[in-house]
Amino acid sequence: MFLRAGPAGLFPLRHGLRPVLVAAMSTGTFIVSQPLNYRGGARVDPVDTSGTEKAFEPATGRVIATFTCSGEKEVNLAVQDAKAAFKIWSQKSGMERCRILLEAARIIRDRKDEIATVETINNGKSIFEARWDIDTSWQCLEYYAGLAGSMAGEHIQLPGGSFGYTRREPLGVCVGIGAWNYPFQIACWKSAPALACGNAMVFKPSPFTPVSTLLLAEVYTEAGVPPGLFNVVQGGAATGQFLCQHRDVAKVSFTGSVPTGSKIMEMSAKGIKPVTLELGGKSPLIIFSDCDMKNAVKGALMANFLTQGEVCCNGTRVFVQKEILDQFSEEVVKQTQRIKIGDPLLEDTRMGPLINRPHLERVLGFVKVAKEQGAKVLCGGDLYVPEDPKLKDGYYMRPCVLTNCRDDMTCVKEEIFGPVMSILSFDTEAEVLERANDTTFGLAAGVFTRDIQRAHRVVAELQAGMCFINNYNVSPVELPFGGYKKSGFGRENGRVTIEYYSQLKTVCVEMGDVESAF
Ligand SMILES: NC(=O)c1ccc[n+]([C@@H]2O[C@H](COP(=O)([O-])OP(=O)(O)OC[C@H]3O[C@@H](n4cnc5c(N)ncnc54)[C@H](O)[C@@H]3O)[C@@H](O)[C@H]2O)c1
Ligand SMILES: C[N+](C)(C)CCCC=O
Repeated sequence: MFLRAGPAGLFPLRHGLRPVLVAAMSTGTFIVSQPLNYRGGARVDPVDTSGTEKAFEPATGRVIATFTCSGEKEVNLAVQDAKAAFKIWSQKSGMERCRILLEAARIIRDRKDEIATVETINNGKSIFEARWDIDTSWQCLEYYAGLAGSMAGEHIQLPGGSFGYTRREPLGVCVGIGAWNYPFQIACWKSAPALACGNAMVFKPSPFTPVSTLLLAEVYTEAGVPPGLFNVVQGGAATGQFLCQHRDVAKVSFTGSVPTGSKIMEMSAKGIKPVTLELGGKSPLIIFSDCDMKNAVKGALMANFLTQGEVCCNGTRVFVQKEILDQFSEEVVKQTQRIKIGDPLLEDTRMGPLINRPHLERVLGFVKVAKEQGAKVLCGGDLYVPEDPKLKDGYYMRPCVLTNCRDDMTCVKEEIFGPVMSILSFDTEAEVLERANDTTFGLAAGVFTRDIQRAHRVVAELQAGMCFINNYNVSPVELPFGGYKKSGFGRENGRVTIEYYSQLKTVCVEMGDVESAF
């Protein structure tokens, strides 16, 4: 990748220069001029096109890359290369794969600041948060490296000395399609278990955030994977469709919205391909009156304002027990107003710009409708223009807390995917459970209470794949993550994900004579 840092010219990104470059990467200076596709172990320009796209720096509204979306021929080449690499990679022992993935994890850890900086520039999230994302990324590679070495089948005894055994085998070429809110992390959460199981992967990032996945591709190459094992094709829906419909693709793992997830499932159904769908949410966060108030307030902010609220599992329906409604709301507003908004590369910024102008307007539109439907804005919900002139065309808004909300309001029913928290009050446990589950989504849920029996009783009833007790939006790689209902199926992270990237072969061995019916 080449970076242009102001008048200083072009800086090639090489190992020895990295510290200088990280320092040089300030908001308003980054330009990508190298190809954004990756195939056969190198960056390449696609051989054909299904259009062009521009990627932006949300902090300033500048274009940082103009790139070609891959057409069918390029997708074919990427899958073909992945197929060739699969032949080599799938023959390696689990321990060999483990060593290479551990090396990749080490490189990411060493390059954490550089990768986080690129993520911040292209996504808009604060550098403080982007570093967390990169930590959860290398930890994911490390975790699946460990599992690669211990993957095994079963030995089953049968009568007369006969026996059976199972082999856990890879699927082949897997496709990963990502959303724009956690670009690098999503690519790691998909590729690490896929590669650990012996698969190859062709990954398509969101056209809004094409840049950081290339760094992952380079890391894998540097760590020693065969060329072609992890390829990147850029593009939007058309490119995604070529991938999903490709006859040599064995599996699709998708992160994105429910409507696109439904299309992916339809295409995969035609080819009888397994899919993992990580989709949207409108998750409940339940605050009981016996909670630790300080932690509950911190939890509510974690549940709503990470990555400018553009988080699938956010607990945006905050149900607060009546007795503490006023105290909780007051404290949440106080803390929300303290969130420092601005240049996401500054160390003390905690909220950067939203992903793009149309999305910002869409989120502000939700606030407008909420007010029209009777919600009261306790704070924020309006445009924010930072003082720094270079940020004047960025996509900033003030984080919003709404109260007086009802279950039938648009802001309570629909995924906003922005920094908008809706506070609802409740009386009893039974009532709040019914209301919390009254949604077609089921990605996450949270409960704050000091009553440990109630906490477990409540989470047992919540219809959500990821439940938090007395915390929210933490993501240890050891824990499986994924949805119920329209939030999708399949899991990422945790041991169980091995099952979504491998298949079981059963071998039945006869030690005696054939007992024939004929
Ligand atoms: N559950 C999770 O883990 C998770 C994580 C992040 C985001 N999300 C969800 O993602 C959504 C926001 O992301 P988004 O706006 O990028 O979603 P999106 O569905 O618009 O796009 C996601 C990806 O799908 C691609 N795509 C679009 N149409 C396609 C098609 N017809 N065939 C194949 N690929 C296609 C896009 O180019 C992009 O790469 C939100 O709903 C959010 O909740 C879920
Ligand atoms: C890391 N988080 C905060 C759990 C987000 C996971 C991905 C959802 O958008």
